[in-house]
Amino acid sequence: MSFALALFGAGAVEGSIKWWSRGHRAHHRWTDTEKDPYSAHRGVFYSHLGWLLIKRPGWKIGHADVDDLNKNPLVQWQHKHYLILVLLMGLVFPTAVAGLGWGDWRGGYFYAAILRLIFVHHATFCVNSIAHWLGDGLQERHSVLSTFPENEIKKGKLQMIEKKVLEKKTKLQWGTPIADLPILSFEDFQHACKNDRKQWILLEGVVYDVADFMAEHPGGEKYIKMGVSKDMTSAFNGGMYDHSNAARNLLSLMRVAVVEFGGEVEAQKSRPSVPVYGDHSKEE
Ligand code: HEM
Repeated sequence: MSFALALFGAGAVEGSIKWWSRGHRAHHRWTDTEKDPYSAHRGVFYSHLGWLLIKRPGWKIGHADVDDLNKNPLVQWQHKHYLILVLLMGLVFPTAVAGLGWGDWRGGYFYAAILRLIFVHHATFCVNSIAHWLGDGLQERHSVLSTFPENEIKKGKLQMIEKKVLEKKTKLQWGTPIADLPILSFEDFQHACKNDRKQWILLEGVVYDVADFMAEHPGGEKYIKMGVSKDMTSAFNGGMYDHSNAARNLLSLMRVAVVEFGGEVEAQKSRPSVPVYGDHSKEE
């Protein structure tokens, strides 16, 4: 009897302080700071469900706004005197209830303080584990309340992955974006190669400077050399050799310009006066 009483008394006092501040925190944040129609219901629902089951709104993963806690005098007082409160409420108070109440100091200390602490902490961690384990299944059943958070949780996770990918992407070189390249006519391109000794190749409407790459070309230097000043689109895409994605990635670092009307043939087609190689339509 003495054990049960002490257990209940000490547990209730300690627990209610924590519960009040956590419940208040969850309720306050969900109703006041989230501007959506379900917030009031969810706020009450979750504040009652408690901090142990749901730590924070699903769509705010990674962000904990503790402004309200910083302004709450009771929470601040608790925070400031945390250690002494833990010792007082966790050990001294339960021991004193049993000791002063019916002279059972040892019983109070071992059962109401130590054993209770072990039990409460194990139960708390166990609830956390069970909540995580059951979380998904339970959510499916709470259709209105959980469909939205479930979707938002997935979005949040995806955004975290996106963020990491983006971080990695920015550390790599991707070459000048095509939209930022200067536009040349096909004649400008050829002129630059013949008169300015540029070692440029035209592929799919984009001009690539292959000067530094020639010697490293896995297919041999001579193939690239013979492509200078020419539109090598079909050779690159299977006419001579069907290049891999890796080859295309290499290309992006060599971009220097784009050619008006796309490529050699298209450029000539756009000006009918220039004969198009292989166009026999006027021969009949
Ligand atoms: C700047 C443009 C080019 C780049 C960046 C490039 C890059 C590469 C790369 C990385 C390979 C290794 C295989 C692969 O990853 O696909 C390769 C192979 C090859 N390339 Fe190119 N290439 C270019 C232009 C050309 C052109 C214009 C020709 C032909 C005229 C050509 C002919 C070949 C051939 C025949 C191979 C096969 C080599 C072998 O497996 O023995 N390449 N190229």
